[in-house]
Amino acid sequence: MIMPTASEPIRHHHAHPIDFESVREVPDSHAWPDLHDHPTASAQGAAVPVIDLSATATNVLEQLARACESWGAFQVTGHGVPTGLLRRVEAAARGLFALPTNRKLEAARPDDGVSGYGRARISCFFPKLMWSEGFTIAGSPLDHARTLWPDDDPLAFCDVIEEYKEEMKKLARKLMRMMLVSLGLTVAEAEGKTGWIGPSEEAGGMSAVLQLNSYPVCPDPDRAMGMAAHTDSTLLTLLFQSNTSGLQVLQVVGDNGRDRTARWVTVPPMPGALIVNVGDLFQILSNGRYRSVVHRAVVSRTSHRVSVAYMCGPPAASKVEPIGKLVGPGCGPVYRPVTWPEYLSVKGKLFDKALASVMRTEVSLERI
Ligand SMILES: C=C1C[C@]23C[C@@]1(O)CC[C@H]2[C@@]12CCC[C@@](C)(C(=O)O1)[C@H]2[C@@H]3C(=O)O
Ligand SMILES: O=C(O)CCC(=O)C(=O)O
Ligand SMILES: [Fe+2]
Repeated sequence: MIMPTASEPIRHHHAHPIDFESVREVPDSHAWPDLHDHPTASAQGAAVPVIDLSATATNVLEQLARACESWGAFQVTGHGVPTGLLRRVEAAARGLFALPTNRKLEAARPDDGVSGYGRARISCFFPKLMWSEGFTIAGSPLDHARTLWPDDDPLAFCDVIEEYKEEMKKLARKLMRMMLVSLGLTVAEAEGKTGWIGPSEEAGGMSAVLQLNSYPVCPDPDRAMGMAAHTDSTLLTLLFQSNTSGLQVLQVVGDNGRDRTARWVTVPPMPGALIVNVGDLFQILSNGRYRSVVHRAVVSRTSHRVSVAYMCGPPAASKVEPIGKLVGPGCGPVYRPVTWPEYLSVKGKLFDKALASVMRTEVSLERI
């Protein structure tokens, strides 16, 4: 794997994105030498679990616990989000990325901002550029939409984004509750402990950022990287990858100290399913019991893939810390309290060392 150089973020000199549509080969700026750092699992191997949330009679909570403990990711069906809305949000994302580059650059994310068009934030930790474009929406999409579609009705885009965010919010609250209960909390404890997912949203509810990703077709997918390996700095991420494969999660096979081996496992697209990733903040909340999943996206020679990630976190002012009931007598709280903005700032400096840096004591790095 190309190792990020956490201490010195790289300033890429290519201010303008390459024209992915017209290039016939992968330029040196985008050629990754080591895409095959770990083997890719065969189709017959173990797969990321699929959990039907509507199957209330079955042991959904046990399935969730197993999926979170052994993978940090799972697919959900029976989630109640209408298929038509998934289609519409995909079309909205495709419409946005199909705009001319100069129009998209007018909506570029400012250096000090969160929202807008550009390459993934983590780009600066890697010497090579990724084969993707992103659009980040924090708060209302209206200003972006007015810039992107000055001659058309911006509300067409905004309506679908707002509707999608509402549905995702409901689902994220439900999943948060179920995952906390799967860790041994009562429903009342799950709702009360943090105050973010209770029946009323008095404590501010959860906050979220919507990330649209576009992975154009690539003439040499074995040398290009769609989205480099990372964990999400969220509590949970709900990802829609439509019907195009690309997402891979890192499965750690042997976890006995130095013999740790890992492989990339492709998450196959399933019609109507959503993928749930455990994020870094859930790892903190659960005192390390559910660990955030390392994942990446690879690209294809034939399909232009888009994905939509609902990146869900606590309200900005809330401290996230290990839940008391999950802190055993033999093991104190592993992490110190952090707010989401504090953690994002640490992640922006230390990338894959961020979780280690918010540990309370010098616990062995093997634990994270
Ligand atoms: C809330 C956030 C998570 C994120 C950084 C951000 O401030 C806004 C963009 C998010 C995103 C989306 C694509 C992948 C990712 C790693 C990135 O580069 O930007 C995530 C960030 C994250 O989870 O750390
Ligand atoms: O496109 C994908 O499948 C992954 C995207 C992702 O990891 C992200 O947006 O954080
Ligand atoms: Fe991610």
